[in-house]
Amino acid sequence: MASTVTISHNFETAHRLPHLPGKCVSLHGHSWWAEVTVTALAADAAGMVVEFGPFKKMLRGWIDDNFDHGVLLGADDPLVPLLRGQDCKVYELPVWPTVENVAAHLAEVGDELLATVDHAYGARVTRVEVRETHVNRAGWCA
Ligand SMILES: Nc1nc2c(c(=O)[nH]1)N=C([C@H](O)[C@H](O)COP(=O)(O)OP(=O)(O)OP(=O)(O)O)CN2
Repeated sequence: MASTVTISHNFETAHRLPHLPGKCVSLHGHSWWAEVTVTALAADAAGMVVEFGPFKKMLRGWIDDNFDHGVLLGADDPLVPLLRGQDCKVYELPVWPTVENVAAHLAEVGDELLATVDHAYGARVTRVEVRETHVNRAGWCA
């Protein structure tokens, strides 16, 4: 038995997959949607896996600061320095920014944020689902 809490957020972000021959080589934008699930073996004495408000504020803040209205690129992408030179907001992933890799990255970020929140003792991110369109979604699970 375990208890879960799920927080959702949207972000408007461009990306490209230069390693994938075809249309995804072009820089293109999506209206992304992320759902992050946190699990604990049991709710704490306050009855919570993690308090919604503070965790939601942190997670949404991180997504807005790093992804929203920005460009998500792989670290080897030659567009990184070019776009930064044009004052574009660029977030560099160590891997190509597929939906799967964005989900896995948000799992790491979520765990780092959880470490700083009250009422999250023993809670971990166990599932992240990310949609780049209404019909394309990918997930990460522990
Ligand atoms: N497993 C994955 N496959 C693909 C990813 C991905 O992240 N993981 N990404 C892409 C492209 O980024 C592209 O944006 C989506 O491609 P696709 O669905 O083929 O294109 P459309 O959205 O135009 O498709 P519709 O026919 O309009 O639904 C490719 N594959």
